[in-house]
Amino acid sequence: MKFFRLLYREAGDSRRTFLLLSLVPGLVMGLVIAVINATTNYQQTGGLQWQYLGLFVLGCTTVLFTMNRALNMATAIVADYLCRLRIRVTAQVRNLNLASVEEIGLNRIRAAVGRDHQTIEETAPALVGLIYFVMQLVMSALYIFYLSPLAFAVTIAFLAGAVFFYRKSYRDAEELMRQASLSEQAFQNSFENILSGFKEVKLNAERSDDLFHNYVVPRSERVEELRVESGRSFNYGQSVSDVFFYTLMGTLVFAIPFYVSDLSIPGKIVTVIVFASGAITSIIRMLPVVSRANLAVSNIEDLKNLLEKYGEAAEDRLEAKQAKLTKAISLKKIAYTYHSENGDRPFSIGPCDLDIAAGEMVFIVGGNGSGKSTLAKILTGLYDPDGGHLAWDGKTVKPENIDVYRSLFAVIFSDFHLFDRLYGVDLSDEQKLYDLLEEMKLDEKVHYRNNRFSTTNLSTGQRKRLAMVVALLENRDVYLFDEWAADQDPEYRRWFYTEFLTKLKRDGRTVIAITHDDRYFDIADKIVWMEEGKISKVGTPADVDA
Ligand SMILES: Nc1ncnc2c1ncn2[C@@H]1O[C@H](COP(=O)(O)OP(=O)(O)OP(=O)(O)O)[C@@H](O)[C@H]1O
Repeated sequence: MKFFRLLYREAGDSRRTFLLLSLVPGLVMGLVIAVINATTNYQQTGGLQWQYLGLFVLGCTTVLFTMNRALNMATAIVADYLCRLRIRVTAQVRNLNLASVEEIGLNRIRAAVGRDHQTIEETAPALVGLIYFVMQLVMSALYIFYLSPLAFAVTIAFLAGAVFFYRKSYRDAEELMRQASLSEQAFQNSFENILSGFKEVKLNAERSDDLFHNYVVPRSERVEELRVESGRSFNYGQSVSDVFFYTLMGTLVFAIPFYVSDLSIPGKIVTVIVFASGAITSIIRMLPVVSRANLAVSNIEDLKNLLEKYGEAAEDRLEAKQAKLTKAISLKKIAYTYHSENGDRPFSIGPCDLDIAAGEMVFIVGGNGSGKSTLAKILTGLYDPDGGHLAWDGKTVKPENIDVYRSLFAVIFSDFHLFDRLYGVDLSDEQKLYDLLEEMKLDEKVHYRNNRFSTTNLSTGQRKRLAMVVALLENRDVYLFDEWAADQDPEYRRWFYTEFLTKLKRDGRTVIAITHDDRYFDIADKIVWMEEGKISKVGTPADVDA
């Protein structure tokens, strides 16, 4: 029903036309059967009746035409809904805070936009078919009523019994399908480990066996088990409905003739019942498909509600602007705590106080897990601090100006994403791109053709250099690098610290580098030491080991 409600809602102004077009084919087909029944009864009609032929042709043409229109409409409505859904989800995700995206989980978002999206797309024609067959059934019942109210009462009683039993198994089957969908997610996670960790899995037979035998296989088997159970439940419902149906047919053929005066009636009823049996079988086959679509709609609705809930904390996007840093960025008593799902004590940052002057070169140093990258995410406006005060040039960072604040930064995180195109970069001076590619020694490896990089299949160090090209083209006031040099060869590493960063500073940029390279600490103006989420010391290179 969820799927039907969705289609009806999304049809908007054309919902009446859609409903009419969906109902008409089944209704008319019922009439066509009545015409066939009347025509084949030559004893009463005394031969071929041309008006019946006319009605038959008219009826079939109407069915074909309206069915085709209804199918096209359903496809268009669903395609339009899915297109809007993708755009809306992407727009909502785009406006979320980084912390919200991390809490919701990328897999959940991907599933709604991928798997559930596809299920809904594929089910649109099935739903029109379902309406068609249900209407055929309704018309068959009415025709039986016309032929014999008693036969109609018997038919309704049997159908009610069949629906009662089918509904129970259908509910059980739907619940099992829902559980299968959850288990499928667990299987996908294990499968993703095999794909994403292919190298590590390939190199370690024990890991490969453990992952495969203890996770992939049992999880896949669990999905299979639940799907089979769900299928069995559907099939049980179908078998019970069939028993009702065959008993109904038997009753109509063998018992009803004793209660009707016109002996042509049982034959007519059987024709209708045989016709209706096709509709019943089709309905029963389609229900699991519609059920899967219902589940997909639920998943999407749940995600929509979640995105809306998190969206309350999201900022309205402002016009993209490029901010300037003329004085300083200042953090006062900044604090942040990660959300914990499993009840473990989450990592916390702060309270932290720090001033970064415009044009300063600041190194953030400290042990693994001390909170350097987390601080960088707060500093760049990606994480909204739970407490404290963040400002630039005396202006407090608030939801209204957070986009402007973020535009101060060009950042290369240690887990950066390399885009295949220069999205949002003004390339009026294309030569600058070629010069930078040359400077990063990538000019023979990467080209920019048809508005995209010829390749991003590069070594880790080369990928970082290409990310640097993009960051420089962004032309921001503050550059933040999270362990950029970690994957560079000694030559590039030396060049990065002694030439590149100092040149950036000379150009008036503020440079913030998260680094473990203590042999280059002396080029920094300020060093910020972090320990267990706190700034333990702020000093100069002279304070190293002091
Ligand atoms: N998305 C997250 N959700 C929950 N906890 C997180 C998340 N990201 C990081 N943490 C936790 O925050 C702590 C600090 O991580 P962070 O990446 O800031 O450290 P770091 O100093 O940059 O470490 P490294 O030098 O190893 O890169 C870690 O204990 C980590 O488990």
